[in-house]
Amino acid sequence: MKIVADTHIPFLKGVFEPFADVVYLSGNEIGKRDVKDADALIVRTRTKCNDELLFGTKVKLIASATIGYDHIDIDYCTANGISWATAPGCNAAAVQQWVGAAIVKWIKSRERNPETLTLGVVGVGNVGQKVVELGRAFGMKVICCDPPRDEHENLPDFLSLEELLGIADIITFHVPLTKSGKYPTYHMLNETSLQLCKPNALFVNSSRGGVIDEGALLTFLRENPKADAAIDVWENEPNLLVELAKRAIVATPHIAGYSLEGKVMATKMAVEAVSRFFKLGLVDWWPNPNPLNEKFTIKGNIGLFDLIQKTYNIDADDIRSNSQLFEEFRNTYKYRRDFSAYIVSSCNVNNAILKRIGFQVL
Ligand SMILES: NC(=O)c1ccc[n+]([C@@H]2O[C@H](COP(=O)([O-])OP(=O)(O)OC[C@H]3O[C@@H](n4cnc5c(N)ncnc54)[C@H](O)[C@@H]3O)[C@@H](O)[C@H]2O)c1
Ligand SMILES: O=C(O)[C@H](O)[C@H](O)COP(=O)(O)O
Repeated sequence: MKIVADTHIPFLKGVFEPFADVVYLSGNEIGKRDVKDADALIVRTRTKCNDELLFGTKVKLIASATIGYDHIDIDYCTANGISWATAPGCNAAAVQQWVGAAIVKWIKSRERNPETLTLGVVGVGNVGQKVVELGRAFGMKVICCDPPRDEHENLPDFLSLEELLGIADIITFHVPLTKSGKYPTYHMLNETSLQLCKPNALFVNSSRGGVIDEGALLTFLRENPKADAAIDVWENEPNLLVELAKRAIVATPHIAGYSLEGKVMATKMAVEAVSRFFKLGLVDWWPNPNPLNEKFTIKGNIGLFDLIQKTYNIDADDIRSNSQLFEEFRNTYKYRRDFSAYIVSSCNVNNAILKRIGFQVL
């Protein structure tokens, strides 16, 4: 058996060597010659799994250690009998932390009162639901838009995108990137839909670059000096729209999901998917030693904003001054710990609220 794996998936090396020949390559370097005789691929967002890569190979399974899967051509895989697996929810808490840190930075710099603000969450899946809890913890009014869920679950409080854009002070996107189907998300924030938005809104994108028309957003920001943007994902990664990055209040290189918890869970889910498929017996696998066993204590008289900033200094991930290092920054990232790694005591926030957004409470 042969497995080709992305060398930047942490904790993977050594796991499958007892069962297979394992070749590690940079995700964007994995090519047809490497995968021709491979049975399985273990990838991240950097490997485009399409006919160009897969045609004529013997690949039977693609396991992606990521939530998003717009890098996998699902139709091609289905038509050609290639199974695929992702890691749903693996780094949702990390994205929640990134969104929290971005919003706190904006509120402090624009001197806004959270209790007067409405948070609009577009896409209410694993990440969106955590962001809803965050908004409530901040004391904001939270409104939601998720037509696919609404259609199946009949959620009377959910709004259309147009309604949400007209009301929200903060608009945050947590949708997959889709170009077809009933509810495509490609450029869902565009020149037309931006006209519905408040001139002092904050636009937050940690989903996928193509969800927002970057040029249209830049024009809106130029025309509305009180509007802001916090952007982690870019349409042409690793290149970013430099003018948009410079105008944004937060510009990071697609690291919103990069917590140690998120990475361990992503690898765990990929390992178990490969093991299930090839019946290798790696059930409830964890890295050994498990780095998540280390926890941290935060004690003292601080409020929620300072608490979030203590767990994550989002300015340290700013890529504006050296955007050419986008991919290197990601590949050498020191994974941060998300809220679940922190045991909080005696701080000025209600324990139930802290628990709801993932902190441990003493
Ligand atoms: N920046 C990062 O590091 C990072 C990390 C994790 C995930 N992501 C991105 O975030 C996306 C969301 O992650 P998730 O775990 O919440 O996924 P999810 O599948 O759990 O939830 C996505 C939600 O979006 C909804 N949706 C689909 N089309 C929609 C539309 N047109 N309008 C409104 N809602 C729509 C779905 O119904 C679903 O509820 C992923 O697909 C991935 O692209 C980015
Ligand atoms: O979809 C996801 O899970 C995220 O976008 C993820 O954080 C991307 O990570 P990478 O492909 O760099 O591992």
